[in-house]
Amino acid sequence: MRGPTTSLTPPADAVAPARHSGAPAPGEPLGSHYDHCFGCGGKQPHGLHLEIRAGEGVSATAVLTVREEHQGAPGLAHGGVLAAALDETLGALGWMLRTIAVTGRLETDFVRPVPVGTELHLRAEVTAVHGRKIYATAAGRAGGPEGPLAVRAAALFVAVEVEHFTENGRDEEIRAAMADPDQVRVVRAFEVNP
Ligand SMILES: CCCCCCCCCC(=O)SCCNC(=O)CCNC(=O)[C@H](O)C(C)(C)COP(=O)(O)OP(=O)(O)OC[C@H]1O[C@@H](n2cnc3c(N)ncnc32)[C@H](O)[C@@H]1OP(=O)(O)O
Repeated sequence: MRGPTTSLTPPADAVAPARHSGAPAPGEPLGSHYDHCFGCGGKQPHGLHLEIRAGEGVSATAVLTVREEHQGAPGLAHGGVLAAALDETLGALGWMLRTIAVTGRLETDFVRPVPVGTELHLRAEVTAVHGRKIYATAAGRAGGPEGPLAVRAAALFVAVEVEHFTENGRDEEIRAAMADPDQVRVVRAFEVNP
């Protein structure tokens, strides 16, 4: 099967990723970076409600329970929802590196249909870092961590400054996030280096 496009292949002088010394232990929940996030926010009624956990090295895991509201074809998950779940799990890797980064490119292979009711077990890991560019892959397996491969992705994240969010986000949400008395959550909302 074909590999990722050239822009998703780390250059020869890319380096191995370094897990941040303060990263949560493998198995620990990373928590939501923002209550209203479509991927992980607990206050987002239409969201995926992913609970993402730290993995070994620079990796993370999550489980998506495919619900009726996630359908595309009758009884099957919408591909965009599956891509969003992969993106969110990949996005959480920034917390393992303590780097603020956003998705620049996400290439997704849909390997098999995913019926409503499926527990999709997601795992993402950083494979290489080159300057601001963070290369990562992810996979989603049906029914369990060793279940059949249903989706996979290769991604390029690009490290950004916090101004990426404060200058581009809508004012009312930025102000509300900044005003949160829980400073840990404020830091998480923007994935800022502590
Ligand atoms: C709060 C923490 C966030 C957690 C969110 C979790 C949710 C899951 C993650 C997401 O969904 S984030 C939301 C979706 N992504 C975005 O909205 C990003 C929108 N795009 C941008 O803001 C800019 O295009 C971006 C910051 C990605 C890059 O712009 P820059 O001007 O900062 O970078 P630049 O163009 O100088 O490129 C830097 C390097 O990255 C490379 N690059 C940038 N975009 C690329 C791309 N799309 N594909 C391949 N390579 C890319 C570029 O070639 C270059 O490589 P070299 O250093 O080798 O020259």
